[in-house]
Amino acid sequence: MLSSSSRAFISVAPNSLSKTLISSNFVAKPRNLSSFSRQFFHLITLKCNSNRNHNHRKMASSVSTRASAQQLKNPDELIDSVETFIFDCDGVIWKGDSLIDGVPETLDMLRSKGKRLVFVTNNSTKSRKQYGKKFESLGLSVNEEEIFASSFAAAAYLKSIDFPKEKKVYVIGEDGILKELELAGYQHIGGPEDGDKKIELKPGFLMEHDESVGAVVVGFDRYFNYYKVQYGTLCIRENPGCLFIATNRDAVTHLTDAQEWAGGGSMVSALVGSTQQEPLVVGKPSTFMMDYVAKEFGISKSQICMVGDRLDTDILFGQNGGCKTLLVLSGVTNMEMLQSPNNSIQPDFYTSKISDFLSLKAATV
Ligand SMILES: O=C(O)COP(=O)(O)O
Repeated sequence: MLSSSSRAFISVAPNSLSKTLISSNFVAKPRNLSSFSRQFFHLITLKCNSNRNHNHRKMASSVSTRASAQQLKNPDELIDSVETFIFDCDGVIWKGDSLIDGVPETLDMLRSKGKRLVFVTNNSTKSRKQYGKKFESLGLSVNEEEIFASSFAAAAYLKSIDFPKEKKVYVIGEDGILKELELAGYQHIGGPEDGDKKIELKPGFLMEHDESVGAVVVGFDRYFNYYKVQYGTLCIRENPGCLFIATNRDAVTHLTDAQEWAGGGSMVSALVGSTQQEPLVVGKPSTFMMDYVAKEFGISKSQICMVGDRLDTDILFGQNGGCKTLLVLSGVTNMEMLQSPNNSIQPDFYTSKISDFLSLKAATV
């Protein structure tokens, strides 16, 4: 049985293609597709990934098919078994604007062993360039090309489906998304400047919206308001074929290291509520960024270890990509959550923080 949102996507697809894709369970990528069909294939694949995540969460109380995570005891064995480490940022490298202990030395050690390091974040408030500056301000030397943020993923996704340049993107989110859309050559409206807008209601008032908006991108937004919800809702519901793209659905984020703050998932859920549609998620755990990284650097996914602090984004992202996975307890997940009978997402290994790579090494010498 298809969800109402799946039906909404299928209604924009050519009938024969939709039947093929649905009956083949979306496993194989059809060849020789027209640009429109390719776009639909991408939609349905990402949709499928985001549904899988949703189902995964729903099934979290059912029997786990994976062995329980093992505590990391011999980091060298893990380090030697892969050529690339993908690090999540918030909760692994930093918390808010505070660097987590031992990170610079750990990254230096991995680089000295010839490991490729890639940094992936679901936080869309900054562009790759802006994240480059954040790494620098924390004393970490990381190239822009090694950083993959969900703001970049939103623009890269639109490029991958040949999203028409004459269409506009309505943004509910911050500067990072706007910057990445500009770099990709897309016109955008909305963003922080709609943060001050209020709706003056009077009888018969009808809010106008731009009919050339072909995609609504929703990410973490500290300037979120009712105007934006209504504007995005009108575009998705009334502009034929308008895409609903979420950079991420994280429940919480670290605006500061002192507490957990409502994350990008809260803004996305407002639009899910009003449109009754599920978004295409381009951030973790969707495989879009993983596929992009693997292709960009020509890496085999079995040669990657994904390191993250969140089970339903980072660890699932690694597992969806067929990578090794390491959970660190320096962010939003604690031992109780990992071992809870309600959690079915088990990484290969867990440890308290990434600098355990150094201290455990010292202990085993
Ligand atoms: O801040 C967020 O929402 C998530 O950020 P992360 O992917 O770097 O953990």
